[in-house]
Amino acid sequence: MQAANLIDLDDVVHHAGGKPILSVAHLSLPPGRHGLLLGPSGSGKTTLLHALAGLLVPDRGRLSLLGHDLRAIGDAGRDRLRADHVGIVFQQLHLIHAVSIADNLRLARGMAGKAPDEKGLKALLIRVGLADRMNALPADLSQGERQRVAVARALVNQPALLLADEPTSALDDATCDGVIDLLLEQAALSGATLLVATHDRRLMSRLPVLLELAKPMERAA
Ligand SMILES: Nc1ncnc2c1ncn2[C@@H]1O[C@H](COP(=O)(O)OP(=O)(O)OP(=O)(O)O)[C@@H](O)[C@H]1O
Repeated sequence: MQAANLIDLDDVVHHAGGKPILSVAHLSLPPGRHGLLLGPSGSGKTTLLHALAGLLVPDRGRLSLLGHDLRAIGDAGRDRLRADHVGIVFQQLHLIHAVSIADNLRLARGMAGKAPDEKGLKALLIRVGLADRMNALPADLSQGERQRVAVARALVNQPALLLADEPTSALDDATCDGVIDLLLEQAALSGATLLVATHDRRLMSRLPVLLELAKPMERAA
């Protein structure tokens, strides 16, 4: 039997402020095949990542994650699926600045209802090169180090799907390569499939599956 796609979308449309902000006819990602969600600014990439993570329900269409219909399973089902199977590196990182980087990871585990795992947490921080900074506050780290914390935090619950929103667009070529190397390496070590949303076309050669989004108005024209 063929494995279900990790992600499947059909005829998904979402509106905000009275206008369409996301329109996808069809899009899918098989498990284990890293994807690049490419689209111009304003094409709905962040909106789509949020929908895949179950953080919003689009107005119309079918979205499935790991064979689960995200609309049908309700709020509690989406929260459970996200906690168990999705890690997100947000564009603005959204670290909790009042607590240490280790506590940022501990909180992500606790909020997913998972038992503490100090050994796993230490191993993750070693993997991203921050074991010696685990008691530092996010404000004491460089932006690149904070991004490493955000990647570690996204992986702390061993997700099947790792989402990253615009992780490279403001970076020079060498730093951009380093960030994608980090995401690919950490996704591989965690057994996660990576989906990067970006308008940064430099990433086209780095991820095997290309998923393209057009601006909803352009698609309709
Ligand atoms: N709550 C909202 N109310 C009104 N408009 C919104 C809302 N959320 C998003 N939008 C608009 O919807 C469009 C798509 O937003 P989104 O952030 O998903 O795009 P994006 O492709 O990720 O853009 P970028 O590459 O600039 O981050 C944008 O024009 C944005 O201004």
